[in-house]
Amino acid sequence: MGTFKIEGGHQLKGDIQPQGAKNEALQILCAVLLTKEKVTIHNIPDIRDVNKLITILGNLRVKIEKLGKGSYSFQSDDLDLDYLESELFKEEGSGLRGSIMIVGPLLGRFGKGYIPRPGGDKIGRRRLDTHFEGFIKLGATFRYSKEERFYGVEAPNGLTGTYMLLDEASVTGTANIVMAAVLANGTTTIYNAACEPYLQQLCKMMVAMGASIKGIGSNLLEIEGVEELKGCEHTVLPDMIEIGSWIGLAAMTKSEITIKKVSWENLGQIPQVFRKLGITLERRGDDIHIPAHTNGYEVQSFIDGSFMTISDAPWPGFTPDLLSIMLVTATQARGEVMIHQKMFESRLFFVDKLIDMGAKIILCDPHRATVIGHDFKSTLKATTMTSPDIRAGISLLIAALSAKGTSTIHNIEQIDRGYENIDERLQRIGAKITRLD
Ligand SMILES: CC(=O)N[C@H]1[C@@H](OP(=O)(O)OP(=O)(O)OC[C@H]2O[C@@H](n3ccc(=O)[nH]c3=O)[C@H](O)[C@@H]2O)O[C@H](CO)[C@@H](O)[C@@H]1O
Ligand SMILES: C=C(OP(=O)(O)O)C(=O)O
Repeated sequence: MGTFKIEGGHQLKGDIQPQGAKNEALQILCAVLLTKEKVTIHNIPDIRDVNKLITILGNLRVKIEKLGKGSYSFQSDDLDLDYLESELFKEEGSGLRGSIMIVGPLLGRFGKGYIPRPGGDKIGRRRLDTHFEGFIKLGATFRYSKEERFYGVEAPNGLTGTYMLLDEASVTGTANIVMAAVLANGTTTIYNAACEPYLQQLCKMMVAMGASIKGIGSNLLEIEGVEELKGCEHTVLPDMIEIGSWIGLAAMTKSEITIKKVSWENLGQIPQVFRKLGITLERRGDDIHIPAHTNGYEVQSFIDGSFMTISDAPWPGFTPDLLSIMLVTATQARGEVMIHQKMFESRLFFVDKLIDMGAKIILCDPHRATVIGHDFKSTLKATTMTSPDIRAGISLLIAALSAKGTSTIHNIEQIDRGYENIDERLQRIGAKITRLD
């Protein structure tokens, strides 16, 4: 279990370049399985989950070439599908959430796809019904072994396009179904589709490969199946969750930070939700400049004067992956805010660690926490903690950087799942953070 030692209470200063988006990269990497031709991808983040998926692709005998930092080519022209039935795959496939998305492209192209119950954050129930109901609608047969926790779908005679209304706008579920449908016979219509920038990017990539997809960016996708897809070149967007993490970090440490090349048009509600906490964000070209919040930041109220609530919703709503970061940032705001995590039922439990550090938080129930900001009149106190999931982990790290004294965070593998080389990048803007093995 890796550990960070963090000496808090220092102002940071400088520019930070966001990495490529974890959740987009996981989709895009799975899409390389859709064609026998070469696919070149740029801006792939060097993070644990992505590297695990690249290992899985390598074991499926995808030819992988590293072309430079973050750039790779992949060619899936001679796959070893027997790997899918191996013990090694059961171990590797269950190591991350994103591995579930190899099923759709394999089912679409080869008529079969298998996956062990995938890993990912333990942040509440994370069911896969939407994925498999979608495949079944496309004509696949489904089996699940409870003992082995192993899922399989097969369609030896190919898939057939159809209309489907998803039971929920699942991000990885939509990606999986679209990747199967692009190679199905006929037209597939998916209503209540998720439409995050991750999915928009995936769909644009598949269009560049020769797929026919209408409605990109909306919750109604219409896909005309094609015989086969060709190679393409694709660049992953900057990681909006990392961008949000740096905004929270800047505010909490009263630091002046510029986040470079953020792709503003793909940030959705993120800037406006941070503004609800009273944080100043300046748009400078495609950068976000956050001035030092020397006089703190004040929670805004709604037009009718009612209590500020920040909650998640499927895109274009506010992403659930930033709520833990909003919560920690609110602990130093002037005013009170309710954080309502609607999607996941175990994602707010990490607040006990912040309470230990002196934050004023009332956990109302598993989904809602009320934060009463200190307005910097009292700083958080350093402590020793363990990172329970990726976003709680980064939130605790932000808390530690703002706290008085030296904190220790264990289980930093959770943070490394999604943040590239985070210690060195933070050191470059002045953070006192050391990685201990
Ligand atoms: C690898 C990856 O891309 N992971 C992301 C993906 O996970 P993932 O694709 O696994 O998450 P889903 O979109 O399937 O659903 C997440 C949770 O939200 C609930 N739900 C979902 C849709 C909905 O309309 N209502 C609702 O309540 C689901 O029941 C589930 O508990 O999307 C999540 C939701 O944005 C993010 O937290 C994860 O970072
Ligand atoms: C929940 C997350 O990731 P995963 O779905 O991979 O567990 C996340 O990125 O915040």
